[in-house]
Amino acid sequence: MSLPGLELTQPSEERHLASAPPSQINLKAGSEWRFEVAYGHIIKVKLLTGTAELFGTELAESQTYTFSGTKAAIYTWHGCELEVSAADTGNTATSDGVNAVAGHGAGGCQSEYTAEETPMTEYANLHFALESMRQDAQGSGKDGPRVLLLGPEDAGKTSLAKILTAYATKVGRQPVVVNLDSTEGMLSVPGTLTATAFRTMLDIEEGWGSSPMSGPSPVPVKLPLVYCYPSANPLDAEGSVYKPIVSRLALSVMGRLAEDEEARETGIIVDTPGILSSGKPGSLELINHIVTEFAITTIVILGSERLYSTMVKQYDQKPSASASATIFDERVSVLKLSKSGGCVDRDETFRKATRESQIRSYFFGTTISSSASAALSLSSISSSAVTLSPHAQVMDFASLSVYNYTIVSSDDDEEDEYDPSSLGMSGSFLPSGADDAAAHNPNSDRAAPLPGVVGSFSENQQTSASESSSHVPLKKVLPPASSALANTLIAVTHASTTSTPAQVRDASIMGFLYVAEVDADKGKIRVLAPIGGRLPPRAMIWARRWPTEVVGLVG
Ligand SMILES: Nc1ncnc2c1ncn2[C@@H]1O[C@H](COP(=O)(O)OP(=O)(O)OP(=O)(O)O)[C@@H](O)[C@H]1O
Repeated sequence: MSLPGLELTQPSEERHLASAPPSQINLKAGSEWRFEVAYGHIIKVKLLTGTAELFGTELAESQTYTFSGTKAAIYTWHGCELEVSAADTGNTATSDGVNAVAGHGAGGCQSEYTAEETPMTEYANLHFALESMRQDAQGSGKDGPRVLLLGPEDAGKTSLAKILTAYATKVGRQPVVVNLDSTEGMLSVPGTLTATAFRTMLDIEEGWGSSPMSGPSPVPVKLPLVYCYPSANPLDAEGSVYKPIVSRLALSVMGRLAEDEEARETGIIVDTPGILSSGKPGSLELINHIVTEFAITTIVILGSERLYSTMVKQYDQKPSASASATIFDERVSVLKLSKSGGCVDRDETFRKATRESQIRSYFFGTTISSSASAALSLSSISSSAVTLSPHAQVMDFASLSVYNYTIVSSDDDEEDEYDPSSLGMSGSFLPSGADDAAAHNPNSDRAAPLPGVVGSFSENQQTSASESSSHVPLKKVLPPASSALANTLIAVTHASTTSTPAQVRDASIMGFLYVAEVDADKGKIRVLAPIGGRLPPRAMIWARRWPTEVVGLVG
């Protein structure tokens, strides 16, 4: 029994929020509502009147959208009225037992405000400029624009990529979106580089949307092409692992464009990690590699004058790397766009929670924490939340063909398994029988042939070329099963178990396993897999370094 008056002096915030009436937010034309919701707390947003969009994707009227662990903005071109309230979860504890941080803003947002100054007109103008390039491409047979987004961390690159993608799909285009930021997965877990052809709208709640492995969804699913890069830093080992994977991805993307007329006319949007724009040694070389491989025509810089000036000097009005650049006099243009004042610096805790949520949703289907989703009637509250049941199975570690990158990360101090000889001058990790001299070839990680001529370039040719000339820091993980495998991800590649390290590196990813438990004595590991049945015999890459441990995925 509660003492009279006690609640008045010490109000429970949760009870206060649950009973708080929904807030109404009126947005004037050209303004946006920026909000931040912590992980573990859920808000509901409904568009009452007018039109509004979240990073370019339109909200449907009267539909309730739920957000958790989100920092975003809802923009309106013509004015609108929103209703915001807290979802009554009955329990605001996250799955790892931490109390949810419900803030004092509308619906329990940690922060929320209306902003009248936004760069949305600039972003829309960029979209229209790209559209006119696409129309040119349609008429003349040249390729559509290939856009590269550069800028420091939290400059709004991914948000701009979403806006440009959403606007392009809205007018019936089919952009191929490439994510080169391994710290954040796009339709995949972190530690991957992906390319996805977008034919349909993005998902308001999920960001990019969901891929088929995430189960049924009201928003059509997208099928990403995934490559494994299990490190947060593309500059690791001087980019010698990142570059060939980017080349492989570019080769696949250019192959797709060569076959798909609509994708070719629409072009590519490439999102990059902030570290490339940091001016660190080797970063300009990586940018150059990307510009060449994807035959970039438009470089967009957000939030860095210095990088803008460097890029203008290096690329502006220079011919693009496309094979048809001379025929069509195709030149690179370098643009500077304003960084949105709404961009939020995400601290490491938030980024870690985002990564964990991406991994959790890969296996369990919903980004809303399990305790919250259990308390919610998801079907009535969230339009796209789906619960999945991954399959657990015990495997004999000795029967698996698991590889591990031996590269040194500059962010990584504990290099217990680091073998300096693996980094350059020894052929110890070469595919067996590979020419020793090839390991010393300074050009071993040069870009693959320029895109544009890749249509006829077969996968086998590419693989054998890189095989004979590259030094691949991939080492087979031999039994006994290390306890370090617990709580990490293993990527199952499409490469056979007899593949060489270069083939394993260059192979696309079939799916991921999560190692729930290691029994070193019996040599067994218990894994979660998104699908049931026997795992096909394929080479695997152990994501030991990135996205590091995900403790508590399985209770
Ligand atoms: N106008 C805005 N209002 C509110 N939040 C925003 C706005 N634009 C971007 N954000 C948020 O700011 C954060 C950083 O933006 P974004 O992810 O687009 O940056 P980025 O440059 O891709 O960062 P990184 O390179 O570190 O991945 C994200 O959480 C994003 O949702």
